[in-house]
Amino acid sequence: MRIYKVGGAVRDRLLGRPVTEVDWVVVGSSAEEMQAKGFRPVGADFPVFLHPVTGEEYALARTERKSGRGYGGFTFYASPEVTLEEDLIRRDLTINAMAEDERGQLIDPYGGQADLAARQLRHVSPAFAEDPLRVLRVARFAARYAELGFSVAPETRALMRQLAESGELLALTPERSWKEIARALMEPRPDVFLQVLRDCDALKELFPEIDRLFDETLPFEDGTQAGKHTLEVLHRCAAHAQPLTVRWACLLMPLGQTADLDAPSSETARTSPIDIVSTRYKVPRDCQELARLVGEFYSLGHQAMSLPAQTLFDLLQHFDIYRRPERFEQFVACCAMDAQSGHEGHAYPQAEYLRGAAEHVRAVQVKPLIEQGYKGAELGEALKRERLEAVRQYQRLYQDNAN
Ligand SMILES: Nc1ccn([C@@H]2O[C@H](COP(=O)(O)OP(=O)(O)OP(=O)(O)O)[C@@H](O)[C@H]2O)c(=O)n1
Repeated sequence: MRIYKVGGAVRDRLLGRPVTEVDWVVVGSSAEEMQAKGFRPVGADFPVFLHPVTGEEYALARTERKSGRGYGGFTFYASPEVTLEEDLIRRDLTINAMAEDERGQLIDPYGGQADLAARQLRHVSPAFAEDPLRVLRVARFAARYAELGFSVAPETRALMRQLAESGELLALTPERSWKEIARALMEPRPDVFLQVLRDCDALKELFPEIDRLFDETLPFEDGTQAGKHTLEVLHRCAAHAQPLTVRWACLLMPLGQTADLDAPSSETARTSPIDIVSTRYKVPRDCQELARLVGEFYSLGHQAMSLPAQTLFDLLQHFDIYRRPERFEQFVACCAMDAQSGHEGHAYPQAEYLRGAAEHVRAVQVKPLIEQGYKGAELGEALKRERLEAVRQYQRLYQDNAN
């Protein structure tokens, strides 16, 4: 058997970037031989094994045939006769289809090095179409390497468009799509991810709600276009190292509709476009929750300084700032990312104001109320009154400082 280093590790070493994960391909071996050598199989019908010591992935060289729609529709053909070149040709991009042998010798049958130099994300062969997830992968690589000058090759964009138009993106499992989306949002240029998807008409398949924003104008005096603004907000999120929850909420923010703070719960929110998108990709709870709250309340965040005490208090209560301080902080971050995008250098005093209000309200102690004899529901009511009073006091202090 012969073992080669493949994929991202080879690409990133040539790019001079840190290598975090190494994948290997094994030629001339079989599942039986791998197991006899102590490698652990990853899945029942998947020719991938984990190294007994390093835990790195070793895949038998394989060719792939498509037998149906979606990921479940793959069959793999792995056999000792499959050559390295046959394995590499079915990979997504030329820059990912290079291998390195034990002596560090590069094997590059499909022009990966030339495309690294030309800064091109180019598919290797028509086998690209075997896995529609690659449309998202290419957009993700574009988001990662945009700052190095990479772009999608025109013929690859055309193939991505064909895949988007075929409707196959909708057959991907939510889990696979979300994994790519989440990784792409965490890249240095998440805005490029969206832009690449839009350029090949995949955005309207994956996120029709976001795609429509590119036809809408925001109610800003300068006629800012909603889609373009969203791209700027995402770029800013990356520049400010915001977490995934914030980036996801910022992406969906323009789909929000201001909610009524008096409403008993977010009943209506469940059918809002924000929730529909979060549900489509089965996004983790913290992302879904923040996106919903941000969509409902960001306009109140922008108006923080002119909110009546009761409204500001209700907002803090709604966010449960006592038990979920980080979630409120992320809400404030979303508001700031939104307001400052396209207005470079503008201050956003609302952020400090909201943080200060939350801190002031959190400082209200329950102990003195208990000492005064309050208990049960009455204690709850008394605590609320004290907290509302703390908001009023905070507002007076703020006004006094401003004058
Ligand atoms: N849908 C896919 C997934 C993976 N690959 C191939 O498998 C390799 C390893 O995949 P993965 O670990 O997902 O990506 P990396 O290229 O290592 O990139 P990353 O740095 O994002 O992990 C890729 O380089 C590519 O050759 C592919 O062709 N098509």
